[in-house]
Amino acid sequence: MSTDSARARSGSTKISRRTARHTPYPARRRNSARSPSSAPASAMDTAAVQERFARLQNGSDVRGVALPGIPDEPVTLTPNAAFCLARAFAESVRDKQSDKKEVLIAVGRDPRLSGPAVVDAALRGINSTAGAKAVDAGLATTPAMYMATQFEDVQADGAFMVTASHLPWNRNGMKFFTNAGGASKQDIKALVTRASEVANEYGMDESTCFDADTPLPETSASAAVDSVPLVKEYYAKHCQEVVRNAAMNRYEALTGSAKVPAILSSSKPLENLRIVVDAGNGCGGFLASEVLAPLGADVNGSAYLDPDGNFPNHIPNPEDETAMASAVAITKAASAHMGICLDTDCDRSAVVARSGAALNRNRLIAAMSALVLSAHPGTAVMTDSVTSNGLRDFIESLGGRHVRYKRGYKNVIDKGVELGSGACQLMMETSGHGALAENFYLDDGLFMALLLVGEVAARAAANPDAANSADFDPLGELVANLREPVESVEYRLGIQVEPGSDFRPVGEAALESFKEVCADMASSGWVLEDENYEGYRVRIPEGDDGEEGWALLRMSLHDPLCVLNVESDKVGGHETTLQILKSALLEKQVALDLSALSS
Ligand SMILES: O=P(O)(O)OC[C@H]1O[C@H](O)[C@H](O)[C@@H](O)[C@@H]1O
Repeated sequence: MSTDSARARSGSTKISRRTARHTPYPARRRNSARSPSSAPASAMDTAAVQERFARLQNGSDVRGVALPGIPDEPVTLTPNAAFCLARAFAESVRDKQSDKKEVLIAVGRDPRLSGPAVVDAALRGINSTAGAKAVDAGLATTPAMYMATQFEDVQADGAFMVTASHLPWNRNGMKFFTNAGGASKQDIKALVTRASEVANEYGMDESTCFDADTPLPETSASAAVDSVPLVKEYYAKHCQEVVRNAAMNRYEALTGSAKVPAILSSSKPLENLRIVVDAGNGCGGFLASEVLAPLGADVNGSAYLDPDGNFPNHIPNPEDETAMASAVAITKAASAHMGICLDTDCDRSAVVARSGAALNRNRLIAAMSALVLSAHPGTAVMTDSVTSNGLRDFIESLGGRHVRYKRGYKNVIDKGVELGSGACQLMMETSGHGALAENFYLDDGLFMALLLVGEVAARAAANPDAANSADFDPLGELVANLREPVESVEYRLGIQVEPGSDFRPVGEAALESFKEVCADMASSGWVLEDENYEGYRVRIPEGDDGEEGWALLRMSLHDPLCVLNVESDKVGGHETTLQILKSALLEKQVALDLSALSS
């Protein structure tokens, strides 16, 4: 399961130069009136521009509306804003690499319709930066953009992916990387602040910078843009290598034999396996055609492999029921050994077992825990806060330590890194985000899917006769001992505040009321968990045979609402919990919209 090959591969570079405009859209009129020497904007304008850039920050990345067309959703991520953000990023990379004459910044995108225009502006923003040069990676994936900083053939000093993940077609965003990893919240804060200064230096005010039709600044930078076939030439081969190594390592772990069968060391280690991919018309279609098929897998029956920014079939999102149902359906229809479901930019994934069981959420964490704990006995597994009790038991039964932290994939990864020197080898969210220490701690759902492909190949090689039978279900076997809740529900409850006022203190007060309700229920056996990193989680006894449910109330990371998760070991158990919570919270007059909790 090594990724050293990524660093080791070298040779003649495949970066090629083109001078055509990046975007097939009509040529944009240049604004020759503006340049960095234009008169700076007034203090009021500066503050307004600063505020608009600050609003583009979404935790550790940038997100906004990039296309008009949805009522009340004006464009906020304009080409000029993208120009300023890209330039700010290029400057920050350059300033950290003062020994270099020129830093290289790679830019990739997902297929959404605004992508070409945002990328065009971003490439120009980079090329307008003294000491920085842009390279266009075209359609890519988020993990591949990080790998652009690792591949010797590319050697990007920084990279970003223009994507809004699973969000609707009118949104777009940017996820930033250096070879040290993904940007942090603090990095993005500094970036949006610097972008507003760039706008000021170019004499842009709010009405020009955030107007989608205002032309980009005229710069002295050359319009020529280099391009690199990042995914096709480098990343796909890297992914093949990951599968190959995973299959060999797992074969050794499963059989105790270092002598791997010929098929695993051949050029087609996936020969005889049927593996289908549902890419939802996002960026992940290459996995079927450029990774799995060349390794010998039969990928017939895969669906929605062609990138299409209208996402005409379903949202590419393993958390979405329709997307998951689609992946299950194609897996069953093809009678495939496994199915893979990817989000738009491939940093989240889920898989489907041979039986048609969806391995997402807790099941995906369990499957990955089984692999990682086999290679790293005793390691900690860091997860978000909404994991099931059964998952903790599963991880502990394999000798691991489960740390239930909080939502937000970056929070989960950073906490795992914080445990220090490899103490935590796996960091995963139930959303399908996940990082492994061995993969640069990179948030990389596709990497997890590749390891699971390796698992299927290893088990098939270990038992070739069984592999032909319909009962051969290697991924199902991995999670066979996971105890699942009988019921699992999530409610998103709006925080009731006057428009424009701060919802946070009101949300915090609701959490405290929830804590009180749980304490009041102590006589019925409710026990608040000792460690709560966000909100409060309570254990709820449900029967004489040790059945136990739980409830968690926490604030949403992004929205003005509180999220209530309830799981139960009994049919109807969640309904009982909900009714107790609803009447107690109403009595305490919490400012939450509880109407969704009605039975
Ligand atoms: O707090 P919520 O509203 O449920 O959102 C939480 C989610 O927000 C984003 O989508 C992040 O990418 C996820 O990592 C996180 O889990």
